[in-house]
Amino acid sequence: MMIVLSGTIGAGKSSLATILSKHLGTEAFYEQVDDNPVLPLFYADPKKYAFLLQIYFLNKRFESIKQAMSDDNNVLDRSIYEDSLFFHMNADMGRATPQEVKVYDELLDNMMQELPYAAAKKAPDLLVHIDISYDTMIKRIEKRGRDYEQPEQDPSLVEYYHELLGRYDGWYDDYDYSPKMKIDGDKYDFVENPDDLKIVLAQIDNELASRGVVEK
Ligand SMILES: Nc1ncnc2c1ncn2[C@@H]1O[C@H](COP(=O)(O)OP(=O)(O)O)[C@@H](O)[C@H]1O
Ligand SMILES: Nc1nc2c(ncn2[C@H]2C[C@H](O)[C@@H](COP(=O)(O)O)O2)c(=O)[nH]1
Repeated sequence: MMIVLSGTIGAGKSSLATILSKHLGTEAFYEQVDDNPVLPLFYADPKKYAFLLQIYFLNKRFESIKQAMSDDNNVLDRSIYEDSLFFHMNADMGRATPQEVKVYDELLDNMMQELPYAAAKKAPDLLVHIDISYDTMIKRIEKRGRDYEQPEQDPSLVEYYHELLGRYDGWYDDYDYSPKMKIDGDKYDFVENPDDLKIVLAQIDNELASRGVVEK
């Protein structure tokens, strides 16, 4: 069983991936952020590093999917399907040239055709999207405390985060690679509140059961 999580920065993907993998007895695969050498460079100079960062992320995501596919029961804390959302948003904000967009789109298309589960005619069993409001997003970014992500240090991030969050609704609606469900990340504090956690896990269990998804 392969479950992928999605959601904006600070939505709770890594936290839920940890909890969910323990609950399901599967392995969690995380987006390695803190050892990402390009991410701080991007936040310091988005125009210069948007394309390099996206190629870095795409490569790392592809690597983690191949690792995840080596064992069939796992949870990925971000889907590769969001890669394009981030890059096209940065391109629309003038941080990538039309040539870079063309090269990126062609590379992504080739890689998506080679995804192990695409080759095995197998998409993720379920996408779990964590929905949060802008205020919650900022609170979580502050709570997690990565300095380069803080709007206080870079006010241009207010517009960036609003734009990013705004694109996720359409992204989720258009997502059709697998069954999908939403978790209300504002309503349920599945990190600090055990009762909320029980509700969220029951929602996911019910969705998996309703689709006949069982651990292989
Ligand atoms: N549902 C939640 N309720 C309260 N705090 C949360 C929730 N989800 C995540 N957090 C906290 O918000 C921060 C970001 O969570 P994280 O799992 O790293 O998000 P993401 O992986 O989506 O960026 C962490 O400090 C985490 O403890
Ligand atoms: N430009 C891009 N930035 C990305 C991408 N994926 C993640 N990120 C950034 C956003 C955060 O600063 C950090 C970690 O993301 P979380 O959602 O785990 O908080 O990395 C991307 O594809 N492009």
